[in-house]
Amino acid sequence: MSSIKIECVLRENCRCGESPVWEEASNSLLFVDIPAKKVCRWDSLSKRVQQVTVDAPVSSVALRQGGGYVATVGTKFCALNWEDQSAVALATVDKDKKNNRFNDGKVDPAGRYFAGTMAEETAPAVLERHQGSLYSLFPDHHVEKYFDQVDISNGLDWSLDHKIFYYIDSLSYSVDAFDYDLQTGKISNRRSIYKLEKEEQIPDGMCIDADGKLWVACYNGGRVIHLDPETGKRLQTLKLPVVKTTSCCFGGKDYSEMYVTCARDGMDPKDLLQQPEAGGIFKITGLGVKGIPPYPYAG
Ligand SMILES: O=C(O)[C@H](O)[C@@H](O)[C@H](O)[C@H](O)CO
Ligand SMILES: [Zn+2]
Repeated sequence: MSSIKIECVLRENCRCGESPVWEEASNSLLFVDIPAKKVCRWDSLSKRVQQVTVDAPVSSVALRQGGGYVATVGTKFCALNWEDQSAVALATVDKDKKNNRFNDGKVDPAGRYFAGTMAEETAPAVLERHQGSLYSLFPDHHVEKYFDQVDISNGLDWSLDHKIFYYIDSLSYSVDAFDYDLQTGKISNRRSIYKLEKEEQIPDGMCIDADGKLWVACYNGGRVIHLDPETGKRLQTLKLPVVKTTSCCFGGKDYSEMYVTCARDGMDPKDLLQQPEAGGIFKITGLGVKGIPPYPYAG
């Protein structure tokens, strides 16, 4: 039996930390703080954080094949240049929805950048419903829309054989699967593979491991749940010392560590005193399973 260790490796006080992504080339963890409009890069060797501030809420970040990054900023897919701190728009979505912004995003195995939108929240999980849509930015910078009527577009990942797309619309309290056509980027045959239990609260970010199992961060649930998408069973629950856990990814040596982001927004002063690491970055070791490297955007 491996012994699981959970530690806060960075007390960043993120208002809403999200989109953890491991960058092997720099031994770093990238993540965003959405309302703070910041993209951060934590060097796991020097323990230093660098950040780039953009001009609108930044909800996800991803690696880019030719170097640099891409990010979803406001309702724009952007190219992010770390050196000159610039974010250049590649495409804009939801032009008719002034109160919308992007939320979680991730690159598919063919290099398309998938991300969904939501109405801006007035408080965590309080928002005008059915305003969001799911999109992807193709390597040639054109955008395709998959569906609308989304409440809070959140976690996404692909099966190891690239034939299934996993997706979370948070307020459905469900982890869904679609058949996936990697050649065309088309999705079909939506079904639920797991319904959250009440105490698990709101499904948020997610990632797949090298065994093809899913890990879902549960907002307000203070946990990451480990799911078998084939049987629909929960295999394990990892409890964290913070309640607003938002997303997770694998990283570190051979992708053997898990990194978890979380939020401070929406917590009252008493909760903040009890959870001083809220908004930090957590590292979990001893899971006995590895992750897979993130796919870079191919455009
Ligand atoms: O990061 C996100 O996905 C949303 O932007 C956050 O606001 C919360 O996680 C959400 O409220 C919980 O469902
Ligand atoms: Zn999220």
